[in-house]
Amino acid sequence: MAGRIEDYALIGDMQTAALVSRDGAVDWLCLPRFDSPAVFAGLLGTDEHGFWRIGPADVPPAPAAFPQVLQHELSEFESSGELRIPATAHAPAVPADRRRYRGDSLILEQEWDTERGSVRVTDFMPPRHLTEGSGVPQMIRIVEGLSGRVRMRSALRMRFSYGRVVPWVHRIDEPDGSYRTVAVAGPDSVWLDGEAESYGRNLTTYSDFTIRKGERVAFALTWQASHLRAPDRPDAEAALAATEEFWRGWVEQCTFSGHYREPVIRSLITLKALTYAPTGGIVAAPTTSLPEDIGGVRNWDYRYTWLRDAAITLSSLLRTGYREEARAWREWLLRAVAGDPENLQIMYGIAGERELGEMELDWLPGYEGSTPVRTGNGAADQLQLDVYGEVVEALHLAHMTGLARSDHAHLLQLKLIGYLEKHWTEPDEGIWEVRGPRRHFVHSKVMAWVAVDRTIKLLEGTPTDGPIERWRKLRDDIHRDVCDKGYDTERNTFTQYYGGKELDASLLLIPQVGFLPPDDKRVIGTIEAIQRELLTEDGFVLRYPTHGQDGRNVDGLPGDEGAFLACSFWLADDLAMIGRVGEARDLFEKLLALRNDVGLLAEEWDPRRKRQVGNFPQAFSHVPLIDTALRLNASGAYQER
Ligand SMILES: OC[C@H]1O[C@H](O[C@H]2O[C@H](CO)[C@@H](O)[C@H](O)[C@H]2O)[C@H](O)[C@@H](O)[C@@H]1O
Repeated sequence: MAGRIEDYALIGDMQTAALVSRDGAVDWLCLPRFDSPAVFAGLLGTDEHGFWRIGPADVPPAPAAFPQVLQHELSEFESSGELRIPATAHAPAVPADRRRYRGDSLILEQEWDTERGSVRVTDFMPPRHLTEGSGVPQMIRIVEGLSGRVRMRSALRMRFSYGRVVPWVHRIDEPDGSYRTVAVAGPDSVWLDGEAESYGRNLTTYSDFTIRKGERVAFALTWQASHLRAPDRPDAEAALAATEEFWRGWVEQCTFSGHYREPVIRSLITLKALTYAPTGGIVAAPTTSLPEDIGGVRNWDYRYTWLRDAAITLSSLLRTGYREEARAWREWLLRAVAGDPENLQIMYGIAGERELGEMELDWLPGYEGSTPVRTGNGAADQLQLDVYGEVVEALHLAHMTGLARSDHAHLLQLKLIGYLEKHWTEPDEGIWEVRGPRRHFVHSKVMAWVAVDRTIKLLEGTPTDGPIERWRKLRDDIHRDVCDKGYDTERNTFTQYYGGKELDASLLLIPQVGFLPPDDKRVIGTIEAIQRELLTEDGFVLRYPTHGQDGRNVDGLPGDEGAFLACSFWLADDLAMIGRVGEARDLFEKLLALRNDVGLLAEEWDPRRKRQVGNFPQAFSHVPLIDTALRLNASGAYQER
């Protein structure tokens, strides 16, 4: 059974990623890519849908307040004499006493103290260019005795195709007397190499062993296309050293130094982990269907590259000194968007695929009963005019921060404006990808203005042909249209869409993108209106009221959702911009406190249940965390401290 979303830590190799629970269970892993079917889908179901837990078998006595599920498993243990591991327990789900990433890396260390001693499990996925042979995905788990003698159990249940397919698991004896365990089904094979004996029972592969102080026992899981020869056995210790070195070298390139270094670096590492190294595409999150509303239907697949999310990710990476990722993403963009900008999609697969048809996996019961579990994403076919602004802004920033000029990128930018010129007056689905009717969303028009504005600046600064006078007029037309139709003079606030009364937290971006100056009374009025109407009781920000004034949900979906973390960071930004720096800092620090113990954020925060909700970890939350930290550092927020 999956834990809370914040119980998970991320490991990954920049082609896929896994979520490891605090109890030592890997409950989510898609192989070989982020968007491949999961081999461990316990996160969205039960242990029956696949997991790999390594943890102590010598469990401590259950404290009175132990969660029920753990009580159940513990009760199956004999309490006197030599412990015997019961056939029915896959592995006791005991939360680690401590966990952390090893320094500035994506190598996870979890530690347990038991009555017989202490043990550490180190989990990581070596970046593929470091793996031996053909660069196949590997997950390595090293068990290390810290004190005493601790009995351990590894329980591995592979279920291919998101928990639906039980693979054929068999043992292959090697000439040197050792053996490997391989699971095969259809196109996939997954190889287990362990330094402890393993055996199969109940369609699960177990290893029971005792670890003494100073000993290390490694396990490795390697994926290989099933028609290819067996992958090489990994050298776990060499892979650990190389992985640590990789992350150290990557973090060293960061140019940021200042307050909040730790959350900024952890966010940058997380964004890097969400980058698909072979193509430069960036996933919005490595998961699907972690609910925005626990028990509800707001469950989406985020394992794709949204132009919006990727563009803002790039902006954060560029601002902190990471040029290579920006260059790679620009190349990805040019390939993905190649052809007619009339056919631009708002999102693509990580290699630029266009077909992202939405499906429901009806055999999965969903995270805490949140169904349907979806793969694919129907938003791919939507019209979202803001995307043009975000993409052009990222290209502009790349240009301004000295990324080598790309004629192809300039040409694309001009073509995108040519498209916008014809279509900016149309209603769209907007930044929130509503599934209700299209509307004239104010944020979409503001971002159309951004696209035109940045392109005019490009034309002013570089000798490139383009109808600059016509586009200056276009820029003025859009600005006037928004101010006339998207601003409610009576309430002194911009509104969610033309003619509407609702507010929308995306309006907080108006001063940040330079549409109006921060001291404009309409900007201040909008910030104050959002504070009045869109704050949760604990002071975080909703995207918009899900229940519109006409009683219908503007997003076309049943149910509710939590506070949207990106919007809450945007409010902190705006407060800093209008001089309310102390309030900005307080809100930012409250947001930092929502991160889990290893620094990760999901998409949303449920103020009622006091827990993270939505896909995890989410680029769209970590990007504004970085941006707000940078802004607060630049705003002089620390001079008075
Ligand atoms: O709210 C309904 C929509 O929710 C998802 O979209 C959200 O995630 C995207 C990726 O981070 C983000 O770009 C967008 O702004 C968010 O609203 C989902 O992907 C959509 O299919 C769904 O309609």
